[in-house]
Amino acid sequence: MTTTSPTPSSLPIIDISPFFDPHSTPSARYATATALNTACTTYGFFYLTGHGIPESKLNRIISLARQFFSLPLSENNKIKRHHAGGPEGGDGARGYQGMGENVTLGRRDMHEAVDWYREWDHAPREEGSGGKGTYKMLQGPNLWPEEPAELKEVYEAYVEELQGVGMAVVRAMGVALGLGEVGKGAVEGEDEEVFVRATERSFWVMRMIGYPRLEGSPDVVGADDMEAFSCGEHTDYGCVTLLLADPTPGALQVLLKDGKTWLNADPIPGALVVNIGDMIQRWTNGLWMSTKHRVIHKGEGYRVSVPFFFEPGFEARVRPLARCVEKTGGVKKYEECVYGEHLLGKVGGNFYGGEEV
Ligand SMILES: O=C(O)CCC(=O)C(=O)O
Ligand SMILES: [Fe+2]
Repeated sequence: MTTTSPTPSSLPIIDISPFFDPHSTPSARYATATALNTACTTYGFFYLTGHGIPESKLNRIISLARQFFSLPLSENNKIKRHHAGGPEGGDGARGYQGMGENVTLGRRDMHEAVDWYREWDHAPREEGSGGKGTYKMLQGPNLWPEEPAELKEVYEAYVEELQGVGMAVVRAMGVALGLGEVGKGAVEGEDEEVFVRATERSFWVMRMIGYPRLEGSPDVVGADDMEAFSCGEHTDYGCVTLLLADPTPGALQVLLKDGKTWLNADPIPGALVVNIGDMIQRWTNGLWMSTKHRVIHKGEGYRVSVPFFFEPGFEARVRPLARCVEKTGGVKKYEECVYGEHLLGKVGGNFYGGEEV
């Protein structure tokens, strides 16, 4: 066990099942929405239960990821991420990224990962800068490994299920913010279904991450050591992250609102760890802030996690909602952005949220 363990986890647990069940009572939905409001205001992070995905399926996702990362590098590199516009047919975003290639706030992250995105289906693909057969940033096809052979099918089914879960969470968020029923909202288009409409064609990201155990004394963490972090401190840049991780304790840490206390977000079997991203912060005018988190894996074994980023559609416009501006003192803190443009800035910069680019 790591000696740097922060406070044990006491993140709230939200049961989302009333937002799946068409026969749930208004009071059951209200109870979930109220708990969600508190969780998002206080932590921006919570455990999600009642999502309907059996634990056996979740375990399968983790074990397939582990199998992939245990293959030789030459096998992993068959689906290597390449630069957009290059002759290899890369799009700068999809595929396998080797150890230390990801950079957060100027530091190398000690992890390897594979990224898949929603297929580019909202607009025609354009030719990349390298001419015919090359791709622009994010516009290439997803890259799937040959081994483990069943990974593609299992992960694609998982993405389908998670989109349903994401939808239920953002529906509950609209209710939690008291935005009012469709057609009855104070401002047109800003009712409780506003996030549901914006994420209908979610430009989701699925990321499979492998973390070797960090070597060195725990005191080194935070020092000027390029390898000090498994994943540096960041906020997620989108809407809602649904994270599945293996049981390794002490790795994922969440920064509390006091700005100095790190809380362990150790996995609870069968639950997903959910956090809100920068787009929710923008929509709510900062009423719900995206929370900083990091990974420092100094525990036992090779850690595996699979976050799913449930995002707005590529062309969705995100701006502070009038109701939230009102609740936060009447001054609009953020401008409108188009989600896809925001994403291109992040992917191009090769680091996560936390700072505007
Ligand atoms: O591996 C984890 O627990 C979290 C990873 C993460 O924060 C991210 O990929 O954005
Ligand atoms: Fe994150």
